[in-house]
Amino acid sequence: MEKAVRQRRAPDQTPPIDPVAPVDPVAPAEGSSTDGVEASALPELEDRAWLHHANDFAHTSFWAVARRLPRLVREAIALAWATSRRDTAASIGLNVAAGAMTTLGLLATTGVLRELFAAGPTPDRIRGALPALALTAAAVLAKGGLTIAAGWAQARLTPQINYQVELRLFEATTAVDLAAFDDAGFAEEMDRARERGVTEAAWIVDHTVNLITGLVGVLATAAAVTVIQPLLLPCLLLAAVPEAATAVKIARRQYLEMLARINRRRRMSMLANLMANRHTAAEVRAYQMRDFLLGEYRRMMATETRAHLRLVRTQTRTRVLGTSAAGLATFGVYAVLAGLLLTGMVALAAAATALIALQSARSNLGIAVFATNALYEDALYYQDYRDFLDRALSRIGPCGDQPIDGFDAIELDGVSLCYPDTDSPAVDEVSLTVHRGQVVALVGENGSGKSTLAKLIAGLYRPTGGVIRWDNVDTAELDPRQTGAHVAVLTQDWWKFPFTAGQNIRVGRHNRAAGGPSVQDAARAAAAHDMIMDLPFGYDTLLDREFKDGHDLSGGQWQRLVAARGLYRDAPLLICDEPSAALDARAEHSLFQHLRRRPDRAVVLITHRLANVRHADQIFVMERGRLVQRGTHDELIAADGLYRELFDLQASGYLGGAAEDAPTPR
Ligand SMILES: Nc1ncnc2c1ncn2[C@@H]1O[C@H](COP(=O)(O)OP(=O)(O)OP(=O)(O)O)[C@@H](O)[C@H]1O
Repeated sequence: MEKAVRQRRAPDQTPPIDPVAPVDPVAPAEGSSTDGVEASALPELEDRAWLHHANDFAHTSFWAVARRLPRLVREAIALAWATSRRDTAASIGLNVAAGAMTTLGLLATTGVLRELFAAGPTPDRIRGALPALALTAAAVLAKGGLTIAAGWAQARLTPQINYQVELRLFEATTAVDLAAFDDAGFAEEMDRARERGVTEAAWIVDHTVNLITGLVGVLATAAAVTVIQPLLLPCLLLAAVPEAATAVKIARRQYLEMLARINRRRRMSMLANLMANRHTAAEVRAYQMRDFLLGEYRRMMATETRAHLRLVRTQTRTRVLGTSAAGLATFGVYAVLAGLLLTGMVALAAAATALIALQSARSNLGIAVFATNALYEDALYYQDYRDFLDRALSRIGPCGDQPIDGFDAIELDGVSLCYPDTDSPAVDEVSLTVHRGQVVALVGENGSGKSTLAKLIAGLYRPTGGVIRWDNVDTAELDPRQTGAHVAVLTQDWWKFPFTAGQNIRVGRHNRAAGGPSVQDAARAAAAHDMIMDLPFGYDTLLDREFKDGHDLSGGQWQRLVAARGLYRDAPLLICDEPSAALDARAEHSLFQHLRRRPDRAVVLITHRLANVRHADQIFVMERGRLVQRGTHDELIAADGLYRELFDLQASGYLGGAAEDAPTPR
């Protein structure tokens, strides 16, 4: 037999490796000026609305940032303190102690130099310097140990903060009302909080500790210099200014460049995802999108590379200028020092120590400046995270606490639901009652409001108008966790949970202590058992191809599993929204055998296959959000309305030759 798939490809069939004309990354983009390359070459990337605070930061001066430092530092320390008092105290305390060692080391160094520069025979001078030398060595050793310990405490803080902050985020996202996810503003804030807010929380603490470390270093050096000769202090600061200014400039430009690149990077990662993704691979091939995607990617890459090269150029220029200015400043300090030495105002040993202090002050000031810059930016994004938590709290509706143990009737009284940012209600003043022991069906054309109504009955949405009562009690007064425990929902838009087949069913009621059907029984009822047993590891097969030994199912097989999950939940109210859309005739038949009337359960069924609702106790017909008909199948057929029209239309498909006679849908 010919194995077409396994056949080696003939050389002339090999697709060209490089079908897209290469783009020279250094040449300016077509129709672009050097400064506005991105905007004109890639106009789709012009919308930067989502950058939010990045723009704030870009337009705030360094001094304005510095003025806000105390508040930022307070917030960061409060966050770290709430996460781990011990590690926070250690990070800050040990850094301060290390700073004290810097002062001690510098003072001891002066002692060493003073002895070495004194008059007398060399062996005597060395002997005289030994105690100060020992002290210097001890200070250096202690400083090294303290810095390592502080770094260790700081490194311990990061994962703990990440853990706390992420946990709080997901506690919030899983607690908010479902309706919050329909609000575009909420979804956008959630993305922002997830994307940057969470990671910035750890950075804000890290940068605060760095800032403190840098400032302590500067202060420690300044203290030592003041003790040696107060006149040297202004020289020290003056010499450090050009380097600090260069650091600010470079950091700021780097940030602005990052800002301009962010949309490109997102776009590139989106394209990369399309080109290297199992889920898109088939469509990319079917539509022969390879050349198009590679072309887009190259276009983006060329702009990206050009921008990067431009940044490297300007940064190098700034560095050259900064280094020259720093060199001049250092020369100035040397000149001042020479003057002080000549006039006898500073001893040679003190002058030599001042030079060492200069190096230390420079690097510490650099650390502090960089941390200040970064801290302000972190704080803006961290604020997003905090705002999101506040907003999430406001999206948890008031909950009743009245206990409930099941129901006999669920009554909807003039219930409406308007989705956010929509003009007309998806469900409009619907009144109906679902009795335990009954099977009721919701039918109607696409978009008529059936799924929305089902979600209202399930308690997933709160009505924006009207009341839902369980045995005459307003559900707003009931404990939602208790009502929720009585409901099972087979949604239309189920998700492929990346768990094993068994877990996929068991999550239907993961905390079940006893009672209810077993996982296998539920799977059998949904015609899923045999299919699961055929999987490589049966119920233990991981249903996610992204992992080793992971497996995937067909659409219909997934739907059987989803049905098994709903049946495993074994709730007194079972809501099935198109439970058999992807099922074959046998599986559908098997499932509907198990959705039949049971005295201890109410079933709400949504389906477009009207043959499946013939035996329902009540059928509710929806049109544009309103309930337009109700009754049994026979009553509705006799009534000659929308139901009859839809039913006849569908039935005509099964009756050969009758199709032409069928009524046209309204
Ligand atoms: N999350 C949402 N946000 C905004 N509008 C929505 C949302 N979900 C549904 N809608 C709108 O509400 C109306 C009713 O949708 P619903 O899903 O309830 O209809 P349906 O009768 O179940 O349709 P179908 O038969 O296609 O499943 C539609 O106009 C739809 O566009």
